[in-house]
Amino acid sequence: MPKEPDGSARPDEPASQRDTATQRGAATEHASAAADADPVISLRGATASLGGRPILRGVDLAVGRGEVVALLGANGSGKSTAVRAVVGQVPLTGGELALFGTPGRRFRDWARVGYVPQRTTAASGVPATVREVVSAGRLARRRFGPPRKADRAAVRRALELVGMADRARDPVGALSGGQHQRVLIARALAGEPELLIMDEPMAGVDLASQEILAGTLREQVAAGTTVLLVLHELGPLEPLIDRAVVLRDGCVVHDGPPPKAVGQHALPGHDHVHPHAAPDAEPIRTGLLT
Ligand SMILES: Nc1ncnc2c1ncn2[C@@H]1O[C@H](COP(=O)(O)OP(=O)(O)OP(=O)(O)O)[C@@H](O)[C@H]1O
Repeated sequence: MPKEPDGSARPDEPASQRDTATQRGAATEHASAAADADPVISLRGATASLGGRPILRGVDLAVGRGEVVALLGANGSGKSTAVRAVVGQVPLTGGELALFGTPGRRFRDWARVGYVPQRTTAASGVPATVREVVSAGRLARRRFGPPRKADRAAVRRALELVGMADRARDPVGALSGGQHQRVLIARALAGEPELLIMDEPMAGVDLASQEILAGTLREQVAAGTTVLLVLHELGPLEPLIDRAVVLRDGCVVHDGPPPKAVGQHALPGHDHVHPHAAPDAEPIRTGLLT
């Protein structure tokens, strides 16, 4: 059925076809309203193992459209494994994953997802320029055709957002760790994702650059991007965080408001009152991030 770009039926169609088109338009609207109501990320009872050892032990994690959720927890609690499961890099041994309402095993729309992995030095051996690495983040949108004007503009804008436009021609091997991290973030932003998943984006990034990245993220959030961040402490991102999910030993021990002054709470041995405890109940001390 021919449609105008806005999805409405063309006026030269027979009335019966127009009716069908209108009905179909309404159905599409319903479908998209239903899709909007679905969490962008839904992990339910997720279990996963690495090297034969159970790492995720029944994780429930839902991130709604436009939400900014921080995934917190001590070293080894399973944060990276959880986000790698979300992006399909770690298979679930049990439970369910859905992205944008589609079961993980059927999800193919990866252009909607930007992922910044935990920092590695692997890319520094790659003989590519900063612009080439960032352009790679645009491939899914380009569908492997040649870059168009919009693609080049998105790459340029992503480089500007992380303050690396003046380094576009430099080899990535010549960058510092923090600069490299900013390039990886630009790579994810170049795809203009609806869902941005970042694993410790501030690790190894100096304070000035952290502020730049926080500003970048603020813009993304204002534009409606859904964000899941693995963090050790909220730092300059704190004002952006809607909700915190804390893992310990592969289980969720907190899902609610971000723990206050998490920087101090992150110190080993610091206890935290569980937010779901009834007001008159004996406080449950979880030691959230330890
Ligand atoms: N490829 C692997 N093979 C076996 N075990 C692994 C592998 N990758 C991670 N692990 C183990 O899984 C556990 C969870 O690791 P994960 O990286 O998810 O934790 P994390 O919470 O992200 O930690 P950190 O804060 O240190 O990044 C750790 O005990 C780790 O040793």
